[in-house]
Amino acid sequence: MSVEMKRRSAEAALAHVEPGMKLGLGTGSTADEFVKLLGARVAAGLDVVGVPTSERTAALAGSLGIRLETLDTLPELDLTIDGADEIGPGLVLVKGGGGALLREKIVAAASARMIVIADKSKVVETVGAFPLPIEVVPFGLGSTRLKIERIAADLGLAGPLALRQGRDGAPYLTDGGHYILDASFRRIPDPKALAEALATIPGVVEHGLFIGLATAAVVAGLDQIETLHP
Ligand SMILES: O=C(CO)[C@H](O)[C@H](O)COP(=O)(O)O
Repeated sequence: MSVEMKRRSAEAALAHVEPGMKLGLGTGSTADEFVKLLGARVAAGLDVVGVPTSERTAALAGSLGIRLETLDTLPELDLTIDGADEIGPGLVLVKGGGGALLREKIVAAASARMIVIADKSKVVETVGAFPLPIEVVPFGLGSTRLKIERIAADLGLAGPLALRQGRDGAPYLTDGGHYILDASFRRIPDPKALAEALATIPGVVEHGLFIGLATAAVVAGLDQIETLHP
């Protein structure tokens, strides 16, 4: 997606921000565009407070003068704006391409509303073409991976589970100090069943299926913006 399209969906989402709001700030290149636009509005006098979903977003938002808090001081938020890797029917999302899925899900769940910003290419009929990020505890990786393969097989899903690598070739570490397995299932016809099954595996911290969290998606096409609802 071009930066221009990212900016246009971010701009449309900015229209939902009101003075005094407590905002969840997403992670990724599209969320960055939103944070930059928000920073400009804050510099012009808008009074909002943000809870970032990653160290990366905290650094960007902080550098732009956006007042930041945590969910400890602000346990309930008005609105979260975040990107997505896939947007499926009912606004079921796949997230975590940027590795921030755990904090993103915690922040989205603490928010009264979540607006997804994306370009049209992220909208899919069936999620799963984008490898599903599954955040796991490093301890017991082999055992956790086997359990994921088995519950997936029970649901008719198969595909490689790739341990995400960092730039240095070592396993990628999330902000929480966990690993990510990227599961290439290609098609996930029943995301709810997979989400429920993954939640039963002790070594799985979270997964990138966001179900029932997004309240709207602002999707930028080449020359128009569309708002989708669950
Ligand atoms: O889930 C995410 C980060 O964990 C991002 O929202 C997702 O990867 C989309 O990123 P981008 O806007 O760069 O395409």
